[in-house]
Amino acid sequence: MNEVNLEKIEQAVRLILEAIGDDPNREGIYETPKRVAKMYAEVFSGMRQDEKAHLHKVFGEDHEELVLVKDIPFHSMCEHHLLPFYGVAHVAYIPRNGRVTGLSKLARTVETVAKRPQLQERITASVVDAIMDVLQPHGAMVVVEAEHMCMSMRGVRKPGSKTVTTAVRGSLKEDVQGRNEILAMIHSSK
Ligand SMILES: Nc1nc2c(ncn2[C@@H]2O[C@H](COP(=O)(O)OP(=O)(O)OP(=O)(O)O)[C@@H](O)[C@H]2O)c(=O)[nH]1
Ligand SMILES: [Zn+2]
Repeated sequence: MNEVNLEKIEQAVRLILEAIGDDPNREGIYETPKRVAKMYAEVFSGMRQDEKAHLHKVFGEDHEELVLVKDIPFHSMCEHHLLPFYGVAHVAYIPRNGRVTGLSKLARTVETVAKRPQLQERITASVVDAIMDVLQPHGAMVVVEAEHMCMSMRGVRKPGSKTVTTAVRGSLKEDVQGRNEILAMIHSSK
């Protein structure tokens, strides 16, 4: 996968600063293009990672019941406006054949997918599909709740509005009760 081109980002940011009528050589913002390039390399680091790679670490644990890691905080960048959206992801799966992964690996999968120009729907689907692909569980469900800065600070200006997306695969698709249990656990305060 390609390395991020810091120099190109710096040139682009200098052009943006000029275009909005600021002076890129002014003392306060002289180093801003460099800072933004470094920041983009960090917030888009998922471009150079494979989300599935985290999940290959499995333990031969005979647990064919629900595993839920909830309230995983994440930040991402909306691909339409390059503004942040952020919130929490909840990741649930029902392991099969001893394919139980490390809990942190579920959070790492969210992290990798979020650190790309994104849509909330695509984050949700990519995480659940990575789990289905690598762990081959009975079923999996991902719920993402986020606030989009492009809806808060500009445009429609609705700060505080939350978008909730879900993606369900495998046995949970037909299992309404199972899905409701997961949702109840996600939203319980304990
Ligand atoms: N489905 C989806 N839409 C998103 C996401 N992030 C931002 N958007 C939306 O992308 C849309 C882009 O709409 P456009 O009409 O092309 O752009 P715009 O003129 O800037 O739209 P406004 O935000 O309505 O001002 C907006 O409705 C945003 O709310 C996301 O994660 N998922
Ligand atoms: Zn947006």
